Amino acid sequence: MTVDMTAPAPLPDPADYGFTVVAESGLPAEHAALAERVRRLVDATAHSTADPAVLAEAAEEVDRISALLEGARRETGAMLHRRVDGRDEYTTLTNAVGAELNPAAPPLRLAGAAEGVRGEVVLGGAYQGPPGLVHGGWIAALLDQAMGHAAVVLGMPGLTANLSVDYRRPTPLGRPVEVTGRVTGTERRKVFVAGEVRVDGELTAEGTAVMVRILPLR
Ligand SMILES: CCCCCCCC/C=C\CCCCCCCC(=O)SCCNC(=O)CCNC(=O)[C@H](O)C(C)(C)COP(=O)(O)OP(=O)(O)OC[C@H]1O[C@@H](n2cnc3c(N)ncnc32)[C@H](O)[C@@H]1OP(=O)(O)O
Repeated sequence: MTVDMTAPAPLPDPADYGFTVVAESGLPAEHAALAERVRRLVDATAHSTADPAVLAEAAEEVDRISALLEGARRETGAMLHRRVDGRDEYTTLTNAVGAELNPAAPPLRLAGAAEGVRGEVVLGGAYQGPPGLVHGGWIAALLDQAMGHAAVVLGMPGLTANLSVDYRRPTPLGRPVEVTGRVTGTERRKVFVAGEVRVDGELTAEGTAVMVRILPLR
């Protein structure tokens, strides 16, 4: 197996697949700011001990806000385009891991690192599995995203065909979690990737995956 770091393959253009492409530069900053506020709302809702009357009042307020936003709805499959370090990068605009505009997504922002990609995120109680700990499914999702993104950075976006995770230590809620991903090899359309989750430098989970590259249509 080899990893060709020098000659990234031509990127598939999502527009060729019929997807709408939205430029990151065209998104209002207020949208990400709103999503951040909604994350706070999700956490407050999940943990609230308020009286029934307060809960009912909050539900009505949320209804009002939902109606305010639902009038101008973008289609679900829209792709986000950004230029990073002089190259094009595409991801789904509402990606379940890391999309700034998706309040259900943990705000993991991945960037190129010495060997692959790296990012940090703090997961609150909305991502809980066992008491005080991050749900294992979310840990798998963080790894999937970091490993998939490592392939994207090398110009080889793909779909996860196989994903394996070893949970080494419990991952606590409310603490910065470091997520890394890297490409370890390629073989035809297969991109072999690996990733790690660490808290305070201690490995809490590690994974490997096989991504199968999406090829350009032309
Ligand atoms: C349109 C433009 C897009 C632009 C870019 C955007 C994309 C990136 C987006 C955002 C980046 C951020 C990162 C995201 C990270 C998260 C990613 C996910 O959550 S993906 C969702 C979950 N995964 C699925 O839903 C896949 C479902 N499976 C399939 O669709 C197919 O099985 C697929 C595409 C994986 C393979 O099907 P085949 O028909 O295209 O190809 P065959 O010939 O079967 O396989 C190709 C090679 O892969 C191996 N392979 C297939 N399945 C395998 C498996 N399970 N394990 C190991 N190898 C496997 C085969 O043995 C073959 O290898 P041999 O070349 O012959 O050696």
